[in-house]
Amino acid sequence: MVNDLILLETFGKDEETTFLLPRRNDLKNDNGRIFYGKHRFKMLIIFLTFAILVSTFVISVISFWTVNSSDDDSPIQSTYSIDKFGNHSTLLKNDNYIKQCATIVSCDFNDKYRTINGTCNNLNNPTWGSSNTPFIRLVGAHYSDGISKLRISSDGKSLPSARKIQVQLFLYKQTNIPDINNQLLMQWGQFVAHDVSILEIDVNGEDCCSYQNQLSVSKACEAIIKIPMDDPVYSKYNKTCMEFTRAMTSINYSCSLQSSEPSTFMNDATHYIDGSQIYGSDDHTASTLRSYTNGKMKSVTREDDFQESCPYSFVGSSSSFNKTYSSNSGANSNLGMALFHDMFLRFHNFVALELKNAVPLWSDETLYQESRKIVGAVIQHITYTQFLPTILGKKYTEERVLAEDDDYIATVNPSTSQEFSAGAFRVLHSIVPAQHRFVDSKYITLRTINVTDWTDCPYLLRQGSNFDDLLRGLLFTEGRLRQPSYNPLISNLMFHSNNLIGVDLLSYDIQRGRDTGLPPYNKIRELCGLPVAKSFTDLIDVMPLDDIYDLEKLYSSVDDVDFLVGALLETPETDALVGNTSRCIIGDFFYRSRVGDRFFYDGKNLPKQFSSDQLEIIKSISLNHIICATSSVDNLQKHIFAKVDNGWYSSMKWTCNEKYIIDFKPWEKLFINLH
Ligand code: HEM
Ligand SMILES: [Ca+2]
Repeated sequence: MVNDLILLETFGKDEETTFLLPRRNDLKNDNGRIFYGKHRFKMLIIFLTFAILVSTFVISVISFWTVNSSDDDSPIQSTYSIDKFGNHSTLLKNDNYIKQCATIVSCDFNDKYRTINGTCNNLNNPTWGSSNTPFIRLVGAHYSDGISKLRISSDGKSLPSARKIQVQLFLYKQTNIPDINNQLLMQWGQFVAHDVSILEIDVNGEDCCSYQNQLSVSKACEAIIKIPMDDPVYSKYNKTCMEFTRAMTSINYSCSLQSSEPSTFMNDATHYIDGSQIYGSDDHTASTLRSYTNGKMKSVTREDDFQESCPYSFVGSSSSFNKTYSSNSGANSNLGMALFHDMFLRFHNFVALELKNAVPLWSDETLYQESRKIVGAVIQHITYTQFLPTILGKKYTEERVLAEDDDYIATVNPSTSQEFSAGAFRVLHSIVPAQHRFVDSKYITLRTINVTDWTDCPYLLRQGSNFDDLLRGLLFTEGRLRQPSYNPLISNLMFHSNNLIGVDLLSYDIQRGRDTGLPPYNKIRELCGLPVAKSFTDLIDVMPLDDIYDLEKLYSSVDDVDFLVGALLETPETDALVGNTSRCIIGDFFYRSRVGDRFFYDGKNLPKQFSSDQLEIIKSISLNHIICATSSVDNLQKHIFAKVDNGWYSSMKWTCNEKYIIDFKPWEKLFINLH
């Protein structure tokens, strides 16, 4: 069925080049079925393949040599109007929640380590950024009743259905031009997303679609997504309703704010980038994940190669991670994510062992905390120096997000914003590829899997050499080019079971924006310093005319356009993967997350996290080092998120022993400073 839904073209025998795309005409043919078009236009394909290979060669050579150079002179857009201290007038800090419902915490001012739940990072506002506190809003909530009912059009009617928007604006806009980045880039993005944002959904087992024609429905079921009758995919299944449940609000967390206040949504994760997706965001979870021996995390070790993985339990014929393992941080969400959780579990335990060797008398507690501190620091370092420059552009990241003069600023609220979590960062769902490859050490593709076939089912990772093979697949397969649309599988088959039709992630994302009361696109333009669009044609400053026409057909006013919809249609900024408004919201979050974090790894103020020689080591650690420490993958390109071609350039890569060994000597000096 999956392959009925998508057109899958494999170009020649080139293992590197698998494309997935729906064709508008194919999708719309007589009986609506889609078919393989493998042998059509054979000569044209051979010619195109040749042209792509030649241009990939040229682009890869150029990017290999230029990607690490710093002479980037793309102009910075002067549109970032959020006060760089995060203090712009509209920033809503959810003070009412803090006053009425936040737990009272007492802090040990001398504590060297972050708390597990993120409290006591900011000593004046000890609950800022801690788990189970609200997302902050950069712009006030937008609901039709001012409290929780979904936003409506300016003409008083309902907004267009999220699925209708998907079909008319995005589904057919797939392009299969290979990206210069690899699939690992996407996976790092999701890993960081789960560190800083976990919005709990009100899943109560109700079949919301069965109530769709009833007058009163439960609150959780208020926002089901209407599917148009002529939907190119769902109509074949006679589906006119997509299940969707609303996110939990502070009320679900026993905090009823004033009845006149708009819904407040809670973040289950610590808002800081601190590895909470690995360690948990509350003391109970954290303690169930620890082995309490030599600072290590609990793991299962395979008998044949002694490789570790996260604890998991078998359910029927498959398995999922033991429910106690990061169950709310999305570890099971897809196979790539499960791989990252195994990788970081191994990395933590690797660091703990190295520290134990460096300082043999350290206790389990000190080894755990010091290892956790190093792992968290490395995640921050990779995010700010390897990931963000690729997503936001090098110059923008350096000048806006990493502005040198700003160190820790206690008045900056580090909390994840609703606009980031339910909007801007989800723009990167567009780089999620439809398929992953398993690649062996000779770079031969052993297997290709659909990304939607392995949700909540990571057992495949635990078989044979699959961990290394999938990792090689992520490293050496081109990523999905950033484009307005999401891939056809996550657009139709998310959470499908038994090969049946699933849900549409793009519809979900649009609807989640409405559910959480995100401001419409025009408000974010204003926030980010773009002129407020008075008519649709004013959007020409950031998006193509064709898309503007399509928007006009869907929405009755330019003021109604959903934030995510506008953000996806924006042309990416120079050197960036995202457009103007999403770059501004993502940049704002990562700026605040750095200067608002008292424990940021290279903060110059107190408490200093590392001695200067330790910091030098931390700053030399890249994702390459982590891969080398945790897998059998050797030979890595310097720019870890770049797609390089293995056949031709293996000499341009370094082996783990040549380049990527971590030196723990600076920790040995601590021998005298025992706990
Ligand atoms: C295979 C890859 C991925 C899959 C299958 C996936 C799937 C999902 C799903 C199902 C949701 C919840 C939707 C809802 O009900 O509102 C979600 C949320 C989210 N995703 Fe992804 N995603 C992937 C990759 C990414 C990437 C690459 C990023 C960003 C770089 C990202 C950022 C987010 C964010 C910020 C949220 C909101 C999280 C929360 O607050 O709970 N995701 N994703
Ligand atoms: Ca966190």
